[in-house]
Amino acid sequence: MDAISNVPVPANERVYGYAPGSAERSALEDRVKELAGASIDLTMTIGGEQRLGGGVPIDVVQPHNHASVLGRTNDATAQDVRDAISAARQAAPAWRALSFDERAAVFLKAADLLAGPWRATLNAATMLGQSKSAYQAEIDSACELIDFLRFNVAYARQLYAEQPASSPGVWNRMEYRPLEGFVLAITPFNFSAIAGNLPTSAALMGNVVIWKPSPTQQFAAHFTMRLLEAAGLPPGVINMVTGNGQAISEVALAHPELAGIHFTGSTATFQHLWRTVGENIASYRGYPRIVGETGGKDFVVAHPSADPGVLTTALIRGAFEYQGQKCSAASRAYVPRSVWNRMRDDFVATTESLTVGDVSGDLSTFMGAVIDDRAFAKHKAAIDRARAASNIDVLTGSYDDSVGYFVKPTILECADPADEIFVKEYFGPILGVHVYEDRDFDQVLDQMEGIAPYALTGSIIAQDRYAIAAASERLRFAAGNFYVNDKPTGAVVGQQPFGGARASGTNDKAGSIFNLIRWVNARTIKETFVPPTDHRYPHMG
Ligand SMILES: NC(=O)c1ccc[n+]([C@@H]2O[C@H](COP(=O)([O-])OP(=O)(O)OC[C@H]3O[C@@H](n4cnc5c(N)ncnc54)[C@H](O)[C@@H]3O)[C@@H](O)[C@H]2O)c1
Ligand SMILES: N[C@@H](CCC=O)C(=O)O
Repeated sequence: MDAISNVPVPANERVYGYAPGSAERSALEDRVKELAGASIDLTMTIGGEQRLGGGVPIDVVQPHNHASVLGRTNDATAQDVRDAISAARQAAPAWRALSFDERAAVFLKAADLLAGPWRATLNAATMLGQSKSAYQAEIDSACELIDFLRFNVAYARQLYAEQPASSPGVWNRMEYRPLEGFVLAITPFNFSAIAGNLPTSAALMGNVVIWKPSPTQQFAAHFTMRLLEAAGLPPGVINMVTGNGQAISEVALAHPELAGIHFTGSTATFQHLWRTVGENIASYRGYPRIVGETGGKDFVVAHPSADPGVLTTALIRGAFEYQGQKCSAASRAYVPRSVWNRMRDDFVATTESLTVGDVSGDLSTFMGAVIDDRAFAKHKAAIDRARAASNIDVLTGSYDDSVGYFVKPTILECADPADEIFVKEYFGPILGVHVYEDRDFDQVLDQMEGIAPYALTGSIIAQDRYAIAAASERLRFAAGNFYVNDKPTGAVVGQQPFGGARASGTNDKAGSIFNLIRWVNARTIKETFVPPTDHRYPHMG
């Protein structure tokens, strides 16, 4: 088809409320019940065929009820990864030859299916497998993934329309080719939307993909793969391999056709991937594109002019929603003494009133469990260390893993702004608070700007415009997403392009044109209509 079509103009998906008695709530509750008892094989998908990986089995459980097994997956072996690469290579010529409109239609259809008949399935799977509350699942596995799928199509069209100038007698064109080889998408446990976006954004641009989800997100990833198939994704375009990733590191990172890595996860894993690519650099056909969004130690700085109610809500939502397991979660707060004196008791009491429990069994629950035993052990150690430290006050917080991996929302007050609690990413519901004298606002900005290695998100809470301007300027490089009088979480596709710098990643802004440009390799074509036939220039006489 030769027409240049307009793509649908995207708008952010409506967030359903799941209020008691609503139709969406009862549909979700029904689906949760069905999936909780399903106990399914969480297979790989290679060349369109589902099969279990050949390595050791891994139980995928409900974090808030770890005795309850949702399904079994298996670690992929080196041979599994080789098979996936070979299926991707086989699918590549037909996929990249397909017009953009045909490719885009697959992902637009997936968005519509997810907005309709698949919504409850993906939300229920995310609640059960990742311990998200109904609202946290809805903004992730439904709305954000739908937005990624729709907005990326519009951004891709915008990218393709970017063309060079032409002079008289010449036509210059830019062709946005997919990368030569395969893209490796390695995705984290905490967002089903990110897990869906990393493989699909590269595939939309004509690439073939090997997708390795996190084992603790495998339940929702399994249904995401089925959704893409239902939308008509041809076999082999996205191949899912399961497990912990060791075989991926060994085989895919050493493959000459590794064309790109689309990663989200911890800084340590990303550095391992980048280092391995560096070690193999002479063996690739091209230079692999490396995109990685990683950890954070995200801040909330309050000025003496801050409204204590705004600050309290920003901290409770920013630090404790989804158990603090958002890369954007507020994990350090700097509060002037005058404001702290007015809010402290209410803040601690409200935190203690938050409900923590079985998010999928009782949809009114605010928080679930942390993802697994490793995360639980890390948070337990951080709380025990704080309890033992003479300069840290544990204002509230406790843990219990007898039924689920529960860590109660924890607030640690510490006079030393260089303590570990202001530097290290715990990735859990643990908030460090440093209370400063009101006159020291400038000093605090200078100290906290570089104390942690990350630069992902941060907020200033203030009513004084000079203070907002000062914080915005002084913290210019301390966050890739900066918020004024808001929590540092909850970026919306198309509205707050997301990503951070320093140790937080390459800041290629997921769900934006800046990200999509990493998955194409532009070819410039110059055509001269009436070419010269004499090599001499006027100055030669
Ligand atoms: N900046 C962002 O946009 C963003 C978004 C979400 C999460 N995160 C970060 O992700 C982290 C939490 O996610 P996580 O616990 O899933 O991270 P992780 O690094 O443990 O795992 C991420 C993925 O890498 C895989 N992996 C681990 N070791 C590997 C190896 N040697 N070879 C190949 N693959 C390997 C995992 O199985 C998983 O699929 C936090 O640090 C958080 O800040 C960042
Ligand atoms: N984009 C999400 C965070 C993703 C990382 O976990 C937010 O803005 O809260």
